[in-house]
Amino acid sequence: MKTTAAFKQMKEKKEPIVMLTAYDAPSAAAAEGGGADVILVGDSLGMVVLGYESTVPVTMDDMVHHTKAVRRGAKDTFVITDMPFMTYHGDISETISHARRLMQEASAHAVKLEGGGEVIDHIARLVSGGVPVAAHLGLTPQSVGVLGGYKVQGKDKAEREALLTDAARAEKAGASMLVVELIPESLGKELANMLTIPVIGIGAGRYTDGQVLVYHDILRYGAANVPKFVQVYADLNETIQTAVCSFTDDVKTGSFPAAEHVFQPLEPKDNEDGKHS
Ligand SMILES: Nc1nc(=O)c2c([nH]1)NC[C@@H]1CN(c3ccc(C(=O)N[C@@H](CCC(=O)O)C(=O)O)cc3)CN21
Ligand SMILES: CC(C)C(=O)C(=O)O
Ligand SMILES: [Mg+2]
Repeated sequence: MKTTAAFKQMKEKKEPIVMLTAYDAPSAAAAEGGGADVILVGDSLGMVVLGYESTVPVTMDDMVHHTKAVRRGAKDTFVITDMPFMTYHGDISETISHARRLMQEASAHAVKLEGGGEVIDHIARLVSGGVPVAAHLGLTPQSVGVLGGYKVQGKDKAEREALLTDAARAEKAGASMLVVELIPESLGKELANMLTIPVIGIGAGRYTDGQVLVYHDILRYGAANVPKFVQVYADLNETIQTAVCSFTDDVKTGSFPAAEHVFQPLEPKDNEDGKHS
């Protein structure tokens, strides 16, 4: 299993780091089997598998539950779990107990926190307690209400500078990795050049140290529309819809179940002989 030290070495050697989200055992097994370097149990699970409109309703219990399933499905891959909405903004002791649950109860290897500012102190305290932390800047979906939508961040000079400052502070606080979402490519490049920790981008251009996408997006599984930054590699929605329609048709027309799907009782003579057929 690659760890935080390996990710840093990969950055130094300019070997791209592949991160993919997973939310359950089969998606985790697929990520591991497909060669992902690191799995993210993203709070995007709220939108992708729980049917919420945003990541805001996702709870600690949700993240613990899904992280356990992911760890069962991928036993040899570094797993980072998102800390959900407002679980790292109160007293430091609350942040610590939430991270402790993800590490001890769910066996996450690291946690991810959105935002700069006040969150930096929480990052420092987690790291000093032994928790590897990934920071997350740019579009921070838990703040969708404040940001007013899922919009590209860091477009003007002031935003760009604020983001660079937050990134430097996150590294200084001990973050092992930075995820940046929906920012101009030039800013992704500047961040990767400025920091010694790996910068993993999603909609952040070609020059970050690694890339992360949502499992269901690359498979077109679930949501019909995916953001512009996604590359779709399969169309599961189409495959699934066709399969479900075929099952429906087969039952309605009586062609399922067929002879090969049914069980028969033992023949009477076999019973008398005490033999099994
Ligand atoms: N399935 C899924 N994939 C994701 O990547 C994802 C989630 N869910 N949920 C949490 C956040 C929300 N994300 C999003 C959602 C929408 C856009 C989007 O529509 N972006 C526009 C650009 C808007 C602009 O130009 O400012 C786009 O066309 O990509 C981007 C990121 C990324 N995350
Ligand atoms: C999109 C990634 C970075 C994420 O935070 C998530 O999946 O929740
Ligand atoms: Mg997230």
